Amino acid sequence: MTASTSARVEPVGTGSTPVLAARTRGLRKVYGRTVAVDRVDLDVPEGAVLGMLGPNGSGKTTTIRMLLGLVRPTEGEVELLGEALPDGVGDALPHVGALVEGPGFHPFLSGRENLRRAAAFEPLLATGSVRQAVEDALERVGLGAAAHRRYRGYSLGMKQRLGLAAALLVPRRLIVLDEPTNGLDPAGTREVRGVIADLHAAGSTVLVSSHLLSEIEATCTHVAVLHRGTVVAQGELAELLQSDSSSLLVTTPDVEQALTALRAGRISARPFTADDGDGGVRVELIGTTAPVVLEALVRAGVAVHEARRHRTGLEDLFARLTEAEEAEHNLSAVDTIEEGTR
Ligand SMILES: Nc1ncnc2c1ncn2[C@@H]1O[C@H](COP(=O)(O)OP(=O)(O)OP(=O)(O)O)[C@@H](O)[C@H]1O
Repeated sequence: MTASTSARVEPVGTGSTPVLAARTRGLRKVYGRTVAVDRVDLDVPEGAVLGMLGPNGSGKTTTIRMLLGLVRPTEGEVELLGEALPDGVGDALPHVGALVEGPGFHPFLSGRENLRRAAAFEPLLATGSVRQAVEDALERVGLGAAAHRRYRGYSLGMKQRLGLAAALLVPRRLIVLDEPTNGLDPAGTREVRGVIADLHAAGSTVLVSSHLLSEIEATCTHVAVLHRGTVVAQGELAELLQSDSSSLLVTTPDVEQALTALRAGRISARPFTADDGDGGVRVELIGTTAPVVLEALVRAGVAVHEARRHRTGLEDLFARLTEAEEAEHNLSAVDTIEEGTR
C-alpha cells in the first residue's frame, strides 16, 4: 500500500472544547438472553486514532454496528459527527468510511468493478471523478495488480484490502475499521498501519477494533478496553499504559476451598504462590470488588490470612482480561460436563 497524499480533512469544531467524532451514552444491545453491549459510554475524540480493544465476544463489532446505524440499540444514545442517530444518519454517513464484516461485494465482478459500483453510491464523489478515485484507492491498498480479478477468487486478505479501499474512496472525517488486519500477512498488517498513519496525518479520525494490544499500541493515540460488553478503561493510550488497575491477592491455606467458594459466586480466580512460599488465590477486580470477594470467602469459612491489592498497567490488565475470559470459558465447559454427567 502506498502512502498517498489525500486531501486534508477539515475539523468539525473550531472552539477550544474538544469535539467528539463519535459518542455513545448508556449504549446497550441485547440479543435474546445475550447482553452483547452493556451501558457503554464511548468518547471518540476528533483527530484521534482510537483502538477498541477486547477479547473475542467482548462487544466490539456490535458497538461499531450501532455507531454506524447498522444495528438498532436496545437502549442508549449514539452521536456520529455531531448527529444524533438514527435521525441524523443520512447527514453523517457520507463523511464516514467503514470496513465492517461482510461488505456486500459481488463475487463475479472484479475488484475494480466492485469498487466502481461502490463509488457510484458515494454522494460526495462527482461522476467524472469515479474512475480516478477507484484507481487511487486500489493503489493505496496494494490491490492495483489484482484489480482485474474476480472477487470470489480473492484471499481473505485481498477481500479486507478491497473493503478498506471502499472506505477510502473519498476523504472522510471518520474511518471505522473492524479488525482490519484479519487475514493479512505481516506485510499486509504493516501496510494497514501505514494507511491508518496517513489518515491520521491527513486529519481524519480513525476508530479501529482489535483483539491484539500490540496492534493497538502500534497505531493508536487512544484506547477503549471492552470486556463482556462494557468499557473497563478508556483514554489516551500513553496514560493508560502507565495507569494502574488492580487485582486482589488473598493468602490462605485453604486454596481449593477458596476457589470453590469463588466459583460458586461466579467470580473468576486462580491460585498463586507468594515469594515466601505461601499460597492463595488471585482475583481480578473486574466486575467485582474486594469486599464482595472477601465476604464470599469468609462466608464459606475460608481462613483469610492476608488480602492485598496488586497494581498493574494496561498491558497486564489486558493480558489478565484475556486469561480471565479463558478461565471463565473453561469453567463453563466444566459446568456443562458436570451437568451432563448428573
Ligand atoms: N446477531 C447476533 N445475534 C445473537 N448474538 C449476537 C449477535 N451479534 C453478536 N452476538 C453476541 O454478542 C456478543 C458480542 O459479540 P461481538 O461480535 O460484538 O463481539 P466482538 O468483540 O466483536 O467479538 P469478535 O472479535 O469475536 O468479533 C457475543 O456473545 C456474540 O455471540
